[in-house]
Amino acid sequence: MATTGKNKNKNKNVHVFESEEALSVSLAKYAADLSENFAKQKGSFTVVLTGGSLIKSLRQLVEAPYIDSIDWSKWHVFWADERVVPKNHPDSNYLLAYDAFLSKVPIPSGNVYAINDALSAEAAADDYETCIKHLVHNGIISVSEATGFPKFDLMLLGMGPDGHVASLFPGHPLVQEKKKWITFIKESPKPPPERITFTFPVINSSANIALVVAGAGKAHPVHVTLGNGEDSHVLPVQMVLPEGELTWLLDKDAASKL
Ligand SMILES: O=C1O[C@H](COP(=O)(O)O)[C@@H](O)[C@H](O)[C@H]1O
Repeated sequence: MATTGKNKNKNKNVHVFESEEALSVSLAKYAADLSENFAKQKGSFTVVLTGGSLIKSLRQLVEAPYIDSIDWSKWHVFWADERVVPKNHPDSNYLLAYDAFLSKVPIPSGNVYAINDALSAEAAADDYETCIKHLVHNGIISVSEATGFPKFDLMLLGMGPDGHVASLFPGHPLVQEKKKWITFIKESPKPPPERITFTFPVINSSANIALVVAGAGKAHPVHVTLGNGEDSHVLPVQMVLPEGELTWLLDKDAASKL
């Protein structure tokens, strides 16, 4: 049974589950409900993934009833961050998602927007931004009336034990980027060093963000963001403040300091 609550700002929901398995079940229902609503409303559903442990938590989406009930043809899949490595490299966020999720569902291959792994970090970021601009122009991706940045229907974000989201790390100047949609980092504190990442203006223009966090190793940044914990940095996860709904899905270990 989940503990549920509205937290501080009115668009923020916090759900705490007894186990990561229960979190995974709830995440599947949450994503399936949004998929149905957006597919009805606008004929497409734009979903942004990250890498890391989030992908394992998507496992219930590829099981009954969701595998059969979701209209996967409406899904368009993006990455909030990607490591600049070949798509078949074990560090690739694309490969992780492909093996555990994308290879198991009938999303049209043309609707899966991986980065161009033949380019440098800088060129791959520009290329991905151009790809997203094209899809905004075609009406697949909405635009925020408030910010003019792309407005994804659902962004599924993991969080590192240091409070990083996507490839936006504590104390790094990229967290302050205000103009670019996509940027790059060549000295990521977490390997591999070269990555591309969505910027906060894009992340925070989302219609829905789920922060999916499990494990005691993540209790500190959760405490800082949702409780009264402190850190020497403003953590990137604290800067996730979308114009739409923010939903935290936590297991009880991640929530243990709240
Ligand atoms: O390096 C990354 O780390 C974060 C968090 O990963 P986790 O394994 O601690 O859940 C992930 O969200 C990001 O996409 C990835 O590139």
